[in-house]
Amino acid sequence: MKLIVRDSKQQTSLWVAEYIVDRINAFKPSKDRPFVLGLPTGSSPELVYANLVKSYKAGRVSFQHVVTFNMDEYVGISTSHPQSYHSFMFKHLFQHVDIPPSQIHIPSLENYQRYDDMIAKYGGIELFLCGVGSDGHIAFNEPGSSLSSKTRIKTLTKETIVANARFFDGNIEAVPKSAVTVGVKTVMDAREVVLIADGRGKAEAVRQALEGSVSHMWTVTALQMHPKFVMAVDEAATEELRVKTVKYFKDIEREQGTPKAKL
Ligand SMILES: N[C@@H]1[C@@H](O)[C@H](O)[C@@H](COP(=O)(O)O)O[C@@H]1O
Repeated sequence: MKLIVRDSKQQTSLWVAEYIVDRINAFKPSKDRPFVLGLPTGSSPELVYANLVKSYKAGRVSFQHVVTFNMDEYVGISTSHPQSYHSFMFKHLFQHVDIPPSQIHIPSLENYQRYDDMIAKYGGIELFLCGVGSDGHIAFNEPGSSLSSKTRIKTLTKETIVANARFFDGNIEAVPKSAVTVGVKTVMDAREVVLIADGRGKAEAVRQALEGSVSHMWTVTALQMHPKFVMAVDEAATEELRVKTVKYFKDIEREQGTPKAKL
């Protein structure tokens, strides 16, 4: 595991976007060998997407040969609903870049049983970008989710519903009660996982991810078992970590250099 700490959400997001651009370019994707990218929604990746769009517009990256698999979607609202993850992705990324629509995948009630097979058909996910919930969930793998889970339907916890009400004008009743989500294993199967977290609200989840024991109560902790896991956080998200832990990872970055897009 690598931990990248930057002063602000802006800088953390910029680092993650640059890393993804480098990875895509280093991979030299082609029609027959596309770069397969797993993607999240939420406030955490918003600025990453804004930076990716900027890089695309500056001609520094193309999504022509990128295939995407989103990690989750609500059940019970239409894809055209402004708060669907479908709408989110088009608004923040897809409509601004050159990705062919046929290369975009978002889980749904129609495809979720085939979703892991669809990923496998592309040879697996090269890089899975993730956020994390304040209760340590990745995608919608709420506390108690199997760490071997694959794509399926999940009932959302009260905590997630309350947290996500901010996207529904604060109306808890309007938040869908279930979602289709990739499993913990789906994320673990990616060749690389990059997680972005910012703010004090994520500090306990970040602590669990780094210092906690692997537990299905904090599904993010499964990533401790991943051979190539980078966590990019701002200073505020490190507030629950031991000073020693932060120093340890900062020393590693100083000595070994910032992770590069090596293949
Ligand atoms: N299913 C999503 C997760 O994929 C996301 O990582 C998490 C954090 O969201 P945010 O980045 O808005 O804090 O919330 C949701 O529940």
